[in-house]
Amino acid sequence: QFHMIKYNDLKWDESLGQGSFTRIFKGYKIDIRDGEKHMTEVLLKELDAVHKNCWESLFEAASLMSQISHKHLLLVYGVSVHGVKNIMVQEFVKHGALDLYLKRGRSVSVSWKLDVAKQLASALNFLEEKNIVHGNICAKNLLLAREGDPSQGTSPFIKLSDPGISVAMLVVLDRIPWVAPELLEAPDDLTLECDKWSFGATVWEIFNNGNSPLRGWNLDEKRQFYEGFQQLPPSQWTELADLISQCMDYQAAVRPSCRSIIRQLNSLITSDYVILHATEPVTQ
Ligand SMILES: N#Cc1ccc(Nc2nc(N)cc(-n3ccc(CO)n3)n2)cc1
Repeated sequence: QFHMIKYNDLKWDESLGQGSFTRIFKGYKIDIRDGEKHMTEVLLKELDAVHKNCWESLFEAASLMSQISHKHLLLVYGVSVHGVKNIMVQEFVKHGALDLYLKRGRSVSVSWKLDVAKQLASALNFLEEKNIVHGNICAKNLLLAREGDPSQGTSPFIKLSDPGISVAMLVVLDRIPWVAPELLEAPDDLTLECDKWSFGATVWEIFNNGNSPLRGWNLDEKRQFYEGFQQLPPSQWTELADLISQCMDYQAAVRPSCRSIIRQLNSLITSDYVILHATEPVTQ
């Protein structure tokens, strides 16, 4: 269910760093359309051969997402295999991962952040309607296609990236607090509710300038965070803190539906807090 792309139709450009198990490059794919040669900007995600066994889960996760299309879901053009190298060919998203963008100290407004949160909620709502679990919602997997410019009145535009290696493959403890607590005992019981928990942690990241929650905590302290039913430090904006803690409820069944999340985000967007804090970012 993936389009196979010939290795010789791909051109590598600069390296853009590496994720876990993968190296990413800017690149181009060559298409011949009505007799003309077209070069499309792409993101080449190489899976290093040593993690060959992860390829299936990476492949499976991405192919799941490539079967559906939505404006806030990353487009995957296909895959290319060359010897031991497996390459996923994705649409190139102009500004890259949101966590790095926010960490670079771009001061963005409260309404910019709410807009991004709402786009993520609508992508999750779409997946929920298709009963598809993403499994790895976090700011690193949100890609910024358009920065948005308040002075021009244009808003940001994000794309949700593929889940990457399935939760089961990753060290689950490492992904505290994004991974839902119920997955610690049963990493395979990935449900739609798990994405709600991760949504809460991701909104927390967005309102904390891309800083990772529990940054610097070791695996044992992270485990205790769940064992003690702890919550992330609440925002001073109580309604935002409420939404985050509803999503990060230790009881999966009581986490809000996507529709409720979107409704609550809409009321946050129209609240006077946004106007009062139009420029300065929300501090925790
Ligand atoms: N400087 C810079 C810069 C870096 C990347 C992009 N673009 C892009 N497009 C994608 N489709 C995916 C990604 N990713 C980035 C991290 C991951 C983790 O997997 N993906 N980045 C644009 C600018």
